[in-house]
Amino acid sequence: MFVECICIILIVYLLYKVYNPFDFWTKLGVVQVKPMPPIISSIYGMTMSPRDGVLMAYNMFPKERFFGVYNLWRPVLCLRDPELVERVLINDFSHLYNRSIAPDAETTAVGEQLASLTDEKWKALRNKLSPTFTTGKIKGMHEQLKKCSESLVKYLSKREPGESLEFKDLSSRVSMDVIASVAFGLDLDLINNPGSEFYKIGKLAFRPSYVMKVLFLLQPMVPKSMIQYFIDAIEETLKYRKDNDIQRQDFLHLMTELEKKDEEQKRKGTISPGDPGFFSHKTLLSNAFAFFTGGFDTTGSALGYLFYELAINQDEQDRIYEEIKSVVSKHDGVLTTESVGELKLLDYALSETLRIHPPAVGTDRVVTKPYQIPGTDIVLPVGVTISILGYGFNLDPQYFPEPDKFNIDRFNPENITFPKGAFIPFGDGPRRCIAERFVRYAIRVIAADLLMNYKLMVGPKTEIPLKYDPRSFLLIPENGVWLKVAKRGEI
Ligand code: HEM
Repeated sequence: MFVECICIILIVYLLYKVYNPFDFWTKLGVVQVKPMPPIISSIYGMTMSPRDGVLMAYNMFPKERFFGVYNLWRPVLCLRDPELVERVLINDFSHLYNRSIAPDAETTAVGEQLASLTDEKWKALRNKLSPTFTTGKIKGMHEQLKKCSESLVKYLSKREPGESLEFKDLSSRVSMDVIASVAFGLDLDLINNPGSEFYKIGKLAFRPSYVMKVLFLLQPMVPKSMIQYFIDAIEETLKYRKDNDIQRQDFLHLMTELEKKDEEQKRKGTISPGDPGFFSHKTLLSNAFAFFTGGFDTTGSALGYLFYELAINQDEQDRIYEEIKSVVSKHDGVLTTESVGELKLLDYALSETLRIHPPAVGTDRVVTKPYQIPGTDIVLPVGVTISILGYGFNLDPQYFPEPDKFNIDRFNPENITFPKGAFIPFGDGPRRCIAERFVRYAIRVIAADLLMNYKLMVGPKTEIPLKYDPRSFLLIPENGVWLKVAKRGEI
């Protein structure tokens, strides 16, 4: 009887949702896209690549600053005005604290992740974790990053001349090496150990799938077995470090210090585990796990796309190579922390790559205090999601003339003409990607090391233009990034 009752309630609820009049936006006076037929169209949207999905939405109302859509039955406001984006992400942040994706912190072993926490808990944790990503701390990880880049160079040195290599996979491996090293304290060398269990499990969690993509619309999920695998890896590392009195300058160490400090304060009675900012062991596990899941595929894709663009834009690659040579020669032939900071053209190239191929095509915020849309008398109630179609701006000729052209000089500060809100591959405001500085630094180290030693080239299997995988939320190349390399000095 109980099961029957649940089924009836569920059916009534779904029927209500399916036949809900979808007039939330018209009642508020906002132009809207009414899904036809209801719900199915949301799922149909899921079958498109993130690029096609964003561009379709972005180009629906070219004259509007914003418009309403429905994600399944939930009303979502889409912004297409960079000034409004800045208001939402920065100036009016106090009305728009949270993001829409929030796994249940109580029931998930790794639920206390910065990216999904809300309100005061998020604020307190962000304050605690931000110092982990300062320039000084990142520079302290330089040698670990160098080790990862050297693995990639070593791997390339063993390949046959002219061999076609899949650089999305190589970039994911090296990125996972980087994250495993700085977040988990593990030296995996996944480039030269392709059969590693760590890589297989990490890849499995991000294997593109339509089913997962649609289910994710309802509730974000990560397989429990995967969570347990990583928790075990972190616990083992922590135990090994404690038993052997090892200290490494990485995120894990910095988070261990935060945990110790709060345990100490708990003993003194100055903080209690119920306080929003209490840094527990669960907080440590959650965020080590989150750095891994949030970091490796995004960074791997960005690196793979950078290599792709440099291979098809040889003139830009040559300019960057000359810059690397000249900067490194000033530092006795060594890629030091100072020299990484001087690789300006490489950083512009990374920005231009993220403009054309942003791994995360947008972000969102949830209204946490009634919010009057600037310049209107429309007030959004608490709970409404505001979606920012960042990728739409990136490809809009109004902001980036000849948007498909790879032109690194757009990001030379002297040439920048686009409004700030039109380029947000890492989001913006107090809730922007906490790791942007780290990512930019790590990618420069890996790319500079590779480019000093090898020239990237288009090969017979290079797909131009690249196709994106429709089964993924992230912008990932459907058929990989196939390139050739030639050893510098032998070209
Ligand atoms: C190319 C690589 C990456 C890209 C493009 C990227 C992009 C983003 C974006 C768009 C957001 C949302 C920002 C917003 O809503 O304003 C975000 C948030 C976040 N990212 Fe990244 N990310 C990258 C790499 C990483 C890495 C390597 C880590 C960890 C080591 C990381 C950790 C986070 C965290 C923790 C948040 C949530 C911040 C918060 O809610 O306070 N990301 N990222």
